[in-house]
Amino acid sequence: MIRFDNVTKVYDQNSRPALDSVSVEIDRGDFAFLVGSSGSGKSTFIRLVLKEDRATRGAVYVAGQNVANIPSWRVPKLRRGIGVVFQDFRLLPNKTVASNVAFAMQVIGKSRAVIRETVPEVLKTVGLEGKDHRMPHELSGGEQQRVAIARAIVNKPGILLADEPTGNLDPTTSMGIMNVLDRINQNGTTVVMATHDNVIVNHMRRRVIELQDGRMVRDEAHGIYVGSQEGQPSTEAKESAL
Ligand SMILES: Nc1ncnc2c1ncn2[C@@H]1O[C@H](COP(=O)(O)OP(=O)(O)OP(=O)(O)O)[C@@H](O)[C@H]1O
Repeated sequence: MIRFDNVTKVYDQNSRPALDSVSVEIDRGDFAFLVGSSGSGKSTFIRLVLKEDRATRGAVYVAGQNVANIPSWRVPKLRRGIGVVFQDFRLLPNKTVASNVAFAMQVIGKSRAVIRETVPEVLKTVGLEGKDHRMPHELSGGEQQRVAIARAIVNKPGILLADEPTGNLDPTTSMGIMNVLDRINQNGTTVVMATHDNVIVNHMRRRVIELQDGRMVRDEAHGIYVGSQEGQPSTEAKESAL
């Protein structure tokens, strides 16, 4: 589903590469954590999958296609197949929950009938039934992230990329978000989640791909992560919430 073939990304010739000769393959239906401390290259990895940036050397394949060969007019189609969730939710503040999700369908030309049918279904999937008419500011952080996830999956992408999706959330709320991502993965979506939250990684026991200064240093099927925890709630606080 996603393949990196000796991928190096250099932003600045005078500093070390953000990604350094990374080769990895993530299959359809996988759930992979991309871990590593700040600056290790996680967001760069995600940007290359989305073709928001180009590899300096090597090749990135998404759904069998080398993204370097996708012409710019076809990049929106590539991105339609990939849902993305960020740490800071990025909801439209003056639209209701339902409208935030519906908007993602409107922009790709889905009919009103399909939108009316699909939005409540997807809100149920993320555990937000009955909150359709709330505004983002009337929701908790965890609920806002659920809206962002609903919006990311409403067009049924094959891949869901989540960049620190629990970074702004408390431990209990984070576990709720992990349950949602797990359910989405069980429905067949490939999930790649960048995080430096070792409590979550160690609780989930899924695949762990670890980056260190841009190099891939570990790839384990049911891995753990013993990493630095800059900016994270304490391990004890998180563990007591599990
Ligand atoms: N647009 C850019 N221009 C120059 N350097 C960049 C750019 N984006 C990232 N970098 C550098 O590339 C390296 C990897 O950054 P990246 O954002 O991929 O790391 P990260 O693991 O996602 O970090 P964080 O957990 O803090 O988000 C860092 O040294 C960073 O300073």
